[in-house]
Amino acid sequence: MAAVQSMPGLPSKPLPKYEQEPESKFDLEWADLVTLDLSQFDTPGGKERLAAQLKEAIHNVGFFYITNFGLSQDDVDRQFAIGKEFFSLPTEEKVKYKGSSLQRGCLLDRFDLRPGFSAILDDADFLVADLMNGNYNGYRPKGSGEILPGKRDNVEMYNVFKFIPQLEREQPAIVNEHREEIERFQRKIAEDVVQKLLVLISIILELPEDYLAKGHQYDDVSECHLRYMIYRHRTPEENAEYQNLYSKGHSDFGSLTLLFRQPVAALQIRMPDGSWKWVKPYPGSITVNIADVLQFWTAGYLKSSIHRVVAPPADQAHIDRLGLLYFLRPAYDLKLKTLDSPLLKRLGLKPENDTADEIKAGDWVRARVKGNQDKVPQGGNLEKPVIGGIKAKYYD
Ligand SMILES: O=C(O)CCC(=O)C(=O)O
Ligand SMILES: [Fe+2]
Repeated sequence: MAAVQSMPGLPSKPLPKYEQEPESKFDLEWADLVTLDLSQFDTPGGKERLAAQLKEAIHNVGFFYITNFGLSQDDVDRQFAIGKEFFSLPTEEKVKYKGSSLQRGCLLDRFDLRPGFSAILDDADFLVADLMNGNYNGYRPKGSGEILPGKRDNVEMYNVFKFIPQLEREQPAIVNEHREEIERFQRKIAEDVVQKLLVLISIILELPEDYLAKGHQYDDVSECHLRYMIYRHRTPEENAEYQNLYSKGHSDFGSLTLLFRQPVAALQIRMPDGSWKWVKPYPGSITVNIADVLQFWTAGYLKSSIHRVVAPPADQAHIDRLGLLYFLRPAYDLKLKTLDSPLLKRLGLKPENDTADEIKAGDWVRARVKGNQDKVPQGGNLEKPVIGGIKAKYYD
């Protein structure tokens, strides 16, 4: 097999220190969001207090901040530095890391060689299918999707899936060189930070505390990933042509999205009255939002919030905006059926889509990723069929 998965013996080049951009001086219309101090989680009554605080907040809008989550700004900045190094590579180098048939052959070889993996040979297809088929593992070049008719996006992503054998893929040198650190960072989020959030949501739903955690284990095959992202800046003329949009209003596909502090103002949330508010990046915080699968599971009690990315204010308009996000998705095979929650029963909430019960969370996520490549719906009817007759909504 030609691909090298990791190079333990290789000395890592020191990473240049990443300096975060200064905040905008503009006084923007910021969304008023609640902040959960996760250091309270293990104190007596802490979980219950945080759950009560969160319950209030997510009724309003499915976005909130967390602080004291156990990763320092230095840990976070090192991840930004890794992303920056990767995006500075020439395009020819980066496109090698898109899902491809070459990779498929390579993975099949690997599975053949490993006892115990024959059972998932059939799954290998879905694990390594290309981006156009909904595989987000690896590189997504800019221009993969349309924003306005004939106008393509300016966003590059590098998605690092979990470091488990079924999801391994060929990685660029920068990831191989810092693999241990990336895995440590990823596991801290997956095995600690999001587990706490899932406990809080289970408490809100009056379910056993570990109920949601069970469907989100690091060893589960799922579409969870750490994402490095860059929005290349546009000129004022280009921004006018694109109606200032870098990413159309959308909801995220999985369970939760965690957005590490990104001082370049550009993210906006659609409020219940249809207005857009900016999300302020507070020092030491992660912005978290609820995504589609939690909306399905809670018959719409938890809202998969609509958000978009627009041109930054004038003092940040020249910056190529780097992002670092963690996308939490459920174990692939879990169904989108409404959970058996006493709270939801009491509220008499009914599923918003009858066909969701039998759809696998992984298939939903993949269908949404696929739908996000190339054409986005335009005009008055900004809806796109996803799977099982269910549509996703987009907003300008
Ligand atoms: O870059 C951001 O602030 C948000 C990105 C986002 O919404 C997404 O990738 O789904
Ligand atoms: Fe998003």
